[in-house]
Amino acid sequence: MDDVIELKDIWVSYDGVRVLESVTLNVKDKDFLAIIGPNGGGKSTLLKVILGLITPDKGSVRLLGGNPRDMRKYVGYVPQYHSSNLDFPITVCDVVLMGRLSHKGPLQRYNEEDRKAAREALKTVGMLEFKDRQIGELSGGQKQRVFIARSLVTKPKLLILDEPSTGIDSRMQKEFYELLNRLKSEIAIIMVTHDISAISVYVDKIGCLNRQFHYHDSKEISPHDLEVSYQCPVELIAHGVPHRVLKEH
Ligand SMILES: Nc1ncnc2c1ncn2[C@@H]1O[C@H](COP(=O)(O)OP(=O)(O)OP(=O)(O)O)[C@@H](O)[C@H]1O
Repeated sequence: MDDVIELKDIWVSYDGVRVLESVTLNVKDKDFLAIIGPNGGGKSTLLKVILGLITPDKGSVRLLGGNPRDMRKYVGYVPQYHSSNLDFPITVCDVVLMGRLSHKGPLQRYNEEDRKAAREALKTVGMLEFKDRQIGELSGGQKQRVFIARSLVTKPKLLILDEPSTGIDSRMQKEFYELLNRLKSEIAIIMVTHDISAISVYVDKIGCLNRQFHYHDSKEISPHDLEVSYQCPVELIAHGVPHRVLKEH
């Protein structure tokens, strides 16, 4: 079977400034990879390359064995959580149904198959009983589950999450990571995150991106690894445990 993602020797520059340098990355079915790195380290650019939204200056990209532009409809994407976008009245079920739009023709209405898929996705994330609630009434963690349901409603083969735990309190974060842990038995997951404290518990592989990409071999990651090996400065919390990658270089 083809790898879910195969990036070979990817180089990207914006206006002559290099942002990705010789990035090689393989993600296989059912991998759960966390990508960490400082702000401006190139994480969003890497996601855009994977989804075919940017053509690299050099290197090859294959997504699900094909061209990323053709295959990105089989990828579920959960963007960064912005609570301010949720002030308009819309039900949980309608939010999830919106995930079906990419697979429908223009002006096609939702049918029973769409609604069944939405109910199944809500069930998977444990939110079916909230299907008729207004999205704005939910907690941050519940909303994030609904956004995952929206990304799962087309039964993708890869789920990409961009800083998914932002805006979720620590109790809900645990449940949220446990949900991802269950999903990874069926699907490959890539998660961009600054939350170092959670990743050693839940993910299989850690990749550190600061223009160059390095896999970190073990699940444990120390401040020394981050600062010296990968040039990712960290903010320390009590007892020397690294908590978040700093926002600045
Ligand atoms: N369209 C663009 N044109 C010019 N420069 C860009 C563009 N997009 C990103 N950059 C620059 O490329 C670098 C990498 O940006 P990118 O958004 O990929 O980093 P990131 O790791 O996702 O950062 P963050 O953690 O802040 O989201 C940054 O210096 C950014 O300013």
